Amino acid sequence: MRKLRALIIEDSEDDATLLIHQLQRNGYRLFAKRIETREAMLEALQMQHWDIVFSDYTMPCFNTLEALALLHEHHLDIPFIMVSGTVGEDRAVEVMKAGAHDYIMKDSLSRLIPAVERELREAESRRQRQAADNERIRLSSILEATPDLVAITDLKGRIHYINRAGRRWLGLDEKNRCPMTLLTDYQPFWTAALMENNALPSALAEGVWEGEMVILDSNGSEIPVSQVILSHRNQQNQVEFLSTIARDIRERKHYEQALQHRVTHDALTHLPNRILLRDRLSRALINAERNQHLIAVLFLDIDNFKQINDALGHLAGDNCLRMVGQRLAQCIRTNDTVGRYGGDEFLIILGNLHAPADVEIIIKKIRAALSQPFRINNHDVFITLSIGASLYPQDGGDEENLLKSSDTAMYTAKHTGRDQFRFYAPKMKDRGRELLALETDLRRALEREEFILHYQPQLDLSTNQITAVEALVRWQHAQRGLVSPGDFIPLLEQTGLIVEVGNWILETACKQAQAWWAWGYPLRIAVNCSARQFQQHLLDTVRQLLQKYSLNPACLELEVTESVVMQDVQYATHILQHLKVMGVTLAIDDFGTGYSSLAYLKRFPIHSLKIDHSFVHELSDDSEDAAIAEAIVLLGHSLDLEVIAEGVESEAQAQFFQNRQCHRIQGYWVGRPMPAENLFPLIEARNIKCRIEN
Ligand SMILES: Nc1nc2c(ncn2[C@@H]2O[C@@H]3COP(=O)(O)O[C@H]4[C@@H](O)[C@H](n5cnc6c(=O)[nH]c(N)nc65)O[C@@H]4COP(=O)(O)O[C@H]3[C@H]2O)c(=O)[nH]1
Repeated sequence: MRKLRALIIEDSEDDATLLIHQLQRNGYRLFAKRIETREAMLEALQMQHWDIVFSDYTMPCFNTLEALALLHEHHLDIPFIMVSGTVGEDRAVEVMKAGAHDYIMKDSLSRLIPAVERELREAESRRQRQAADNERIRLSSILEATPDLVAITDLKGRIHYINRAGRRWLGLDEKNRCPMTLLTDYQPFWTAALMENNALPSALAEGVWEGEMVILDSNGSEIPVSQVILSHRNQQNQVEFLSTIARDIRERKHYEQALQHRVTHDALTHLPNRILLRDRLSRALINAERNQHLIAVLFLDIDNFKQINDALGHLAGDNCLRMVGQRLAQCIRTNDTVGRYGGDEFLIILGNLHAPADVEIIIKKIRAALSQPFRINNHDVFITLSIGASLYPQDGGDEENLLKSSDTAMYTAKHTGRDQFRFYAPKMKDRGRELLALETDLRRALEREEFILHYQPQLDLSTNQITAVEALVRWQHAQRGLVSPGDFIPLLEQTGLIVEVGNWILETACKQAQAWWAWGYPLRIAVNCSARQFQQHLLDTVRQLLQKYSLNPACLELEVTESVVMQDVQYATHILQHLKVMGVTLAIDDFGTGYSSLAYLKRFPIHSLKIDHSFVHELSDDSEDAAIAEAIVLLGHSLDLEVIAEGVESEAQAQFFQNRQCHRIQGYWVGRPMPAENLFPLIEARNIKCRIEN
């Protein structure tokens, strides 16, 4: 028994009963209500849902047309069958036009059941269609509202549907998009291979492809997208349509790139960091192997960087690293890489070299770029680098070995002095190991009291008396014997131990000077002052020592090299002026080998110039060195500076300086560096007249 809710609009109760019986006889379990007015129909419609409406054509207060109008008003699609006496063709047509589904004559109810069944069936299919339509409208409003591009294309790429976001991206409007617009026109050429070889075959074979792609917007700008492509088959199981859903991932990409940049770049200099440098090196190696090219790895370390940090502060140190990075970057080609390897170390990878000599061209460029002072915290700071280079393939076949070799070469360069460059050589490895062992011993040398001072006499050429000595440190190593300063001073510099050891030297020298003074020999004692010492509390240290040993400040001469004062001219001026006020004299050591900027001679309160022994060794009357040495003596005279010639080994050399009225000479000819006790007889013999009786 089928359930049927029937609303019967009928003024005749008998006719309604007849109708009900007819339906019940045919298997309907009926819930029926008879009404005969508009109000009753309204109430019935509000009361519940009806499966079917039967209506007589006319009643005293109501009729079929009014009933149909009422359903229409309430947007109700209920099968409506007019069951009436003869009404004439015109009226029947009118009723059908007004929305009735069928017309059955009361005296021929045999048609009733098939008509009811058909109308119920059709109503159900209309309902399903409507539900599907509603569903489609809902889905399409979602698609229209989504910010992702959604499109349906045929296999040729022609767009059959594209949502609002898609239209906006591609600059299409409803009219010009279909049917000839091709979605493939909005893909950059370089994604074609991925689309043809990967995305489409997968979507066709497996029904779906998911991945990252790029779409061109209406301006031709690339939008990176996360894309899904679905294939849709027809009833013959052939793919007929493809749908595409593309999500704009620009923001994600931007974050990914920022993250990637942060992981691979140094936050301070924005140069590639160690991770990226290694990656670039491994790529360069692959390239070099393929193309049979040379590669050079340059390891660069800032000389005395700690001093800049200590003297000017960490922010200034950071600034300095940034500026060095910028200048280095200007020295290389775009295909090469410069990065910060850590601390004050930089790395340069040079690819595609034809010969090792190419490296030296870059080194020249780097030196030229660093020759101008760096303006840091209102100070002009001169910066030099120790550079080591390794070459592929000879110095290492992989990243690890090339880096190690360039590091070893840099280490060797650093130990040779400031501003040095070295290519890697296999024997450097042994030297490196030796230096490491030396460094370990050096750290214990001070507490084991292994340092001693030797003194080398300086002869005053006008009086022919020894008036000064230079204090020169020696390291009395238990196994190695007497180690010369050339082998350990750079190590002391590099480890920072130079400050402690330098202070010990200064104190020992002051003590010795005071002892000589006490014995009646007012000798001036010259003490070498290293760059770091110069930067760290030098004034306080000197002041305290002069007080402690009640030493006449004129007995102390500090020797600094040109590079030490030129590193930070303002700071040097400040220190030198204070030392002068204290009464301590100052000598420029190794004069003629460094900057030789004459301007600073006037600016700094200097007492003497020491002609470097390299000009003294090859001295003969007509040599270039002789001309330089003579020029320095003349310069001293005209600037009212004392000139000391060092490395004087022969009488002829001594005579040369005597003839040019050089003030003092120092060298093996006068006496080698020696312990204080050995010096005593020498002074006694020469300086009889000089002795002051207490
Ligand atoms: N061939 C030759 N050489 C001569 C002659 N006369 C002196 N010399 C050597 O020349 C160097 C002069 O010292 P320097 O230029 O200050 O050069 C010094 C100085 O830069 C550094 N040094 C030595 N002692 C100290 C020190 O106490 N403190 C610091 N900071 N550096 C020191 O080590 C360098 C080398 O010192 P030394 O090996 O003692 O070498 C000394 C000395 O032994 C000569 O007639 N012929």
